[in-house]
Amino acid sequence: MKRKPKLGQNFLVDDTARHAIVDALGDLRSRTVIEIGPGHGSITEILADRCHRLIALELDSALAAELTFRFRNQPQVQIVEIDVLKADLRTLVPEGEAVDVIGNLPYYITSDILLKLFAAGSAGIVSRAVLMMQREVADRVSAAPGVRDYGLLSATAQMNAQVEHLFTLPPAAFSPPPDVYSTVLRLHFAPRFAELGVDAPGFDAFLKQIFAQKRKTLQNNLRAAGYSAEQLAAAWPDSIPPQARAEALPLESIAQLYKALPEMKPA
Ligand SMILES: C[S@@+](CC[C@H](N)C(=O)[O-])C[C@H]1O[C@@H](n2cnc3c(N)ncnc32)[C@H](O)[C@@H]1O
Repeated sequence: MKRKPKLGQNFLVDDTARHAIVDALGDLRSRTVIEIGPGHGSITEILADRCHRLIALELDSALAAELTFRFRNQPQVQIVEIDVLKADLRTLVPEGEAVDVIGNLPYYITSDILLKLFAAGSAGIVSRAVLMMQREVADRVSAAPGVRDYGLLSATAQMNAQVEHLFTLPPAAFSPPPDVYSTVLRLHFAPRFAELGVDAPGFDAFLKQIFAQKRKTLQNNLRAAGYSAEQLAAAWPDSIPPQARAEALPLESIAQLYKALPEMKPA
């Protein structure tokens, strides 16, 4: 049986791909970039020569030590041994700057990393990200309403960022090869909460309620969340079919329903 590498360590060995990932951030001469999981530095070494400042966050202490030594004469490169999920991006990011993020992510924590970046995007400390993740996850992040992959992750991502699908790589692009294909996405963080007239914490919670069970209709998920049939009937917008599933609705319609319901939220 194939052993799973620890900490999602599938290192990128495709030279064209590692350049394409960095190219996707464009001109970096005046930019600060945070790299998540630099590993042995295949992306890091290209970035180091191109960006104004690079902060690379690596959990594995042996890899962090290897990179600290390798980049010891490049003061623009800072290697931080840390769990990205525990890192306080606000203290790492220079005051008043919105940085770019790059990473061939450790796939076992992709969703948690995305949620962290959405929060950082809302806080104005991250402006763009180019991220490699498992293809199935990337398909969910970028799916449009009405297609099979659309769900909570898609809606959450698209409330927080414009998502572009860049390219997909086969397992052979990595060493050791993972069991899955990998896709690179580019995200421009541009939260839509104000534009749609909703508050972020309340709307995030609402999305969790309406996507709770994929097979259920929107109304049934809301009933399960505690709304009464009368409350739903009174608030239901004409534009949403009564039997609609959340997966079929654009964010604008979901926001319209949310705004019709607030006074009726269950305790
Ligand atoms: C898929 S590898 C990518 C390595 C390298 N960037 C490349 O493309 O070859 C993921 C990297 O993330 C690191 N990593 C795993 N969990 C992490 C965490 N919680 N915080 C920071 N780095 C982590 C792993 O040690 C590994 O170096």
